[in-house]
Amino acid sequence: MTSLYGLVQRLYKVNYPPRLPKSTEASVIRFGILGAAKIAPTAFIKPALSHPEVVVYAVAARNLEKAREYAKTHGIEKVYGGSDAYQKLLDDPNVDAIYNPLPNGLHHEWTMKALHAGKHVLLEKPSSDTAEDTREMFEYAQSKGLVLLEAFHYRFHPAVHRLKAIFDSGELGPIKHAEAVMKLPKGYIPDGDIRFDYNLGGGTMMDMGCYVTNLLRYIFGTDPLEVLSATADVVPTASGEPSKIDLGTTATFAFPGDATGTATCHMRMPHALGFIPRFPVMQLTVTCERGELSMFNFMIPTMYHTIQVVVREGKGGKSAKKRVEKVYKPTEPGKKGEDWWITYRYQLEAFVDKVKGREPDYWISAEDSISNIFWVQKVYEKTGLGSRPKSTFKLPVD
Ligand SMILES: NC(=O)C1=CN([C@@H]2O[C@H](COP(=O)(O)OP(=O)(O)OC[C@H]3O[C@@H](n4cnc5c(N)ncnc54)[C@H](OP(=O)(O)O)[C@@H]3O)[C@@H](O)[C@H]2O)C=CC1
Ligand SMILES: O=C1OC[C@@H](O)[C@H](O)[C@H]1O
Repeated sequence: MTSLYGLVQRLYKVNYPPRLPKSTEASVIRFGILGAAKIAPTAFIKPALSHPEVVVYAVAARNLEKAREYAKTHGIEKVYGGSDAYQKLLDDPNVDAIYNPLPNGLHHEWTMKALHAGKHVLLEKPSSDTAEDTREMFEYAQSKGLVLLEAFHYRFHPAVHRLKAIFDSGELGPIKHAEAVMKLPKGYIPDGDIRFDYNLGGGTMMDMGCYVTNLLRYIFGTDPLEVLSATADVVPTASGEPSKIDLGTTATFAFPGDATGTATCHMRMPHALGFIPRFPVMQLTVTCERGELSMFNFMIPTMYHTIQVVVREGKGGKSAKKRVEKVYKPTEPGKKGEDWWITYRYQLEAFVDKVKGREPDYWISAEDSISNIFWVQKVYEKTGLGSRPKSTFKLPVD
């Protein structure tokens, strides 16, 4: 549904999803959330309302009062608070799976602990600070027969699958250059946010940069060959010490076939003319041998998006056929989804299918997650800011 009415009803249902009756006690998956995170209501708690097999059962926060308040607001039954709250949640036998939205630098430690406790893990992006840590988590999950998924939610939406299918169909010919941009205007991310803390895996390349790197790797269908250039706009420090936190980064990768891809991210775009606030930018622009494609809003396509395709034909590609596509529901028979399903809802559907031993409509492999953080690290090396610190956590020997 592409009308204004469609837009309004999608926005309404994203915010007030139907609360579907839950399946039997025995068949629901009980989730626990590590940390009373800001992102969890949007990315997990609301999408769970319309999933009959998901119960958001418990939350743990370092401060008991905060945990209680959060649980009350979101209708969560079980609360853990205090310095050992996360571990207590993992030790709860009623918890089957964990949603881990902790700061990036804690992803490895708490995912390893959750897997150790026998829980499946839906893990926020980026998977960890280093490819080595990510590999360890996925190998451990596999050895325990548990599901682990890095929450690159946009990859589960049918509009993004259509985007990929257009490239794969060959109608535009090979990609010559792609630009993936994700930028937030200043005012969105406050001072003191986890994204400014190097030891917590901060930096914009870790945050929005991991998405645009992921998008380039996805549309090319392969990893880059190298980082050709990377520059960072760093956070000024009061002490004058060199900062390791990038406010924004632009990196150009070489891809096979003499192609290039540029990833740009920024967490504090300055106002236009110094005073006019800007809108967030989530844009993909691609030049191919026989045409161009641009996608507006690859990140939250449920709200609204466009995929504009220009196919060049004739001598010298002079005649151009232009079309705009919008895809709010899966078009392939048998694939699950509703036009109001936000990316996170599609992702949750797949996660639950995997836990239940059913074939999900779409999945992101361990190798994909490992490669993604590998290339984020490579960009940090190229900018001179260096990778975020490798986790020091080691599982106790059983
Ligand atoms: N998929 C998506 O669209 C999005 C994903 N994210 C990802 O989710 C994760 C969390 O982001 P966001 O919700 O913005 O983060 P928050 O600032 O809300 O932090 C998340 C939680 O981290 C916990 N925490 C544990 N240790 C620390 C510490 N030393 N300092 C600060 N917090 C700590 C806090 O838990 P407690 O409550 O116990 O104090 C807090 O609730 C990140 O990995 C981010 O990349 C973020 C936004 C969007
Ligand atoms: O989707 C997102 O948008 C804003 C970012 O800061 C966040 O971490 C990211 O996941």
